[in-house]
Amino acid sequence: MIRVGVLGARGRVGVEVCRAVEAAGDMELVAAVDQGDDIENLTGAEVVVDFTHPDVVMGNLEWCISHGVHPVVGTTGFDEDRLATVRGWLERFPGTNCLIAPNFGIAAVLMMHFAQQAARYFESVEIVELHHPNKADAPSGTARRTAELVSQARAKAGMPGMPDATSTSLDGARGADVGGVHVHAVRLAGLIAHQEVLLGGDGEILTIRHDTMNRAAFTPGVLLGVRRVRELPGLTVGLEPLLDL
Ligand SMILES: NC(=O)C1=CN([C@@H]2O[C@H](COP(=O)(O)OP(=O)(O)OC[C@H]3O[C@@H](n4cnc5c(N)ncnc54)[C@H](OP(=O)(O)O)[C@@H]3O)[C@@H](O)[C@H]2O)C=CC1
Ligand SMILES: O=C(O)C1=N[C@H](C(=O)O)C[C@H](O)C1
Repeated sequence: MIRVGVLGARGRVGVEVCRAVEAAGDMELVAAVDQGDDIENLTGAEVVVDFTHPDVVMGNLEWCISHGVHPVVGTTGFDEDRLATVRGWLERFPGTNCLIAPNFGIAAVLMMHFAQQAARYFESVEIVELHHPNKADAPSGTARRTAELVSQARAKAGMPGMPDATSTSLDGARGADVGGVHVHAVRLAGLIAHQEVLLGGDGEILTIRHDTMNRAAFTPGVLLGVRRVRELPGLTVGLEPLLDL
């Protein structure tokens, strides 16, 4: 049995993660911790799943890693500086591993992978992410990661910048620039989590769309991470290697 703790246990995703861990035959939910609870309650967990908030996740990770607990992290807000800090902590506590994935939905991971594969065949790529209005960060972690993968694929293929003759615009009209890829964030009541990657070329448009229909959709990927994190040395970013992508 894998002893699992959950941080953000009363949150939208945390509730689903607790339910999935309790239903898994090879896991035991040893601590469900939320805002105001004592993080020391996680003592005794082998793996801790974090779905909290970008403002608190780094403190949670420092606690987990320094206590020899392997974190599986869904919380967003990671940039290269934050990842470097986590790598530094892991070097100080060898034998402790960490998995950070901007999206644990299997279809979402495939969407990112397909976008990365397609990127070099099209002149233009833009990303539109659409989420519920209670989301803390914009653009989404998934959109940022998709843009980075697209940008890397285009650079590797030696592609030039994308055509864009805009010389005057209202602030924000062209979205955020992530590695040269424009990312647009919609916040709308009724939505959960959705993304379109628009790839445009000569007389053709390819749209890759992903829709999250409920938050239980994240749990198969989270359970996979919990089962595998102890054997993945150091820091792993993204679920792709666990899916052989
Ligand atoms: N990687 C993935 O697949 C996915 C990632 N996410 C990301 O996960 C994060 C959480 O999303 P979501 O569940 O919608 O958010 P919620 O706000 O619904 O849940 C977060 C929970 O964490 C609690 N919390 C805040 N601070 C702490 C703390 N220091 N220790 C323990 N618990 C704390 C919050 O309490 P309170 O409300 O009182 O502050 C809340 O109950 C976001 O960053 C989101 O982008 C979401 C979906 C999928
Ligand atoms: O906050 C959310 O809801 C989600 N957050 C993640 C992200 O920022 O990409 C994953 C998914 O989009 C849902």
